[in-house]
Amino acid sequence: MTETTLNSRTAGSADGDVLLELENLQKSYGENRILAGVDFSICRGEFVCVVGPSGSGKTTLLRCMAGLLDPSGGRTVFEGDEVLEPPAKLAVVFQDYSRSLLPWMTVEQNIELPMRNKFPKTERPQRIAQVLESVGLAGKGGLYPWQMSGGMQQRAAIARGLAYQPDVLLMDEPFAAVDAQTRIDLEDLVLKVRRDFDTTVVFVTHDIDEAVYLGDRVIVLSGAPTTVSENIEVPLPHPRHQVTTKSLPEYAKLRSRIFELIQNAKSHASIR
Ligand SMILES: Nc1ncnc2c1ncn2[C@@H]1O[C@H](COP(=O)(O)OP(=O)(O)OP(=O)(O)O)[C@@H](O)[C@H]1O
Repeated sequence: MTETTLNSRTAGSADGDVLLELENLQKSYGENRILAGVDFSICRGEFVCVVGPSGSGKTTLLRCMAGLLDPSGGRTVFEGDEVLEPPAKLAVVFQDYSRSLLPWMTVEQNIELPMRNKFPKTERPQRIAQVLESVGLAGKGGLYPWQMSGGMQQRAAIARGLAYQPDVLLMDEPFAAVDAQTRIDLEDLVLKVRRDFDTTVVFVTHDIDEAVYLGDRVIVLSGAPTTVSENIEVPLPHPRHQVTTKSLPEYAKLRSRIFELIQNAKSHASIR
């Protein structure tokens, strides 16, 4: 274990309030065993990135955590309760923004939809304006999704996730479908939003740079059948900056370590 790593069972639980805990989480599709027993915990306020080789089951893991998919074994515990269906205080932002917003509703209406059961009608406009402002879409709430760029639609999807004040935001490769410049803007946006709303974030990505830049911690998955390969603390200072943070020697060290782990996982997967 290097100085930047912690045991996967204890990282995130040493000095904080555990919000989400995966206990020996397993998932198979028929005979195809994808998750072979994944264990980790996430503390309130943390920003945790999950990386792993393609096909290691990152999306599967996130869907099990969100209660959108039943695990084959083990469990996820969220705020003390086993996740058996999508919890009300958990929001998910998916990669495919074009399908996550309802095209016949304006951005404001899309954002209001999940708020209906939680906030009285009179409180909603102020809250919607606040989240739109935070994601850089102030004044754009009257637009329909199809009138906006991909980056704007993903901002709207993030705003919708935030609007009903979830305790945790799960994001599944949310920037994979946007161009490189928009992706950089959205990475900084998500760090800002996390500061503005003090939200716990679990962020799945295949991009090592993105994981190190965003995360307080990076969980590296092995290849399928998947377990946690390493749980790596990211002690880089905040606020992060696309140029200065990425120029730090510690950034390069973390990046190389994760790259090496993923290469190892890929080579083991290919000879299995
Ligand atoms: N509904 C399903 N039915 C059967 N197999 C599935 C299903 N969903 C995913 N799989 C398989 O499970 C494995 C893991 O898929 P998953 O999408 O979770 O991995 P991933 O790490 O997110 O992949 P990528 O990085 O390529 O997006 C893949 O081999 C995939 O084909």
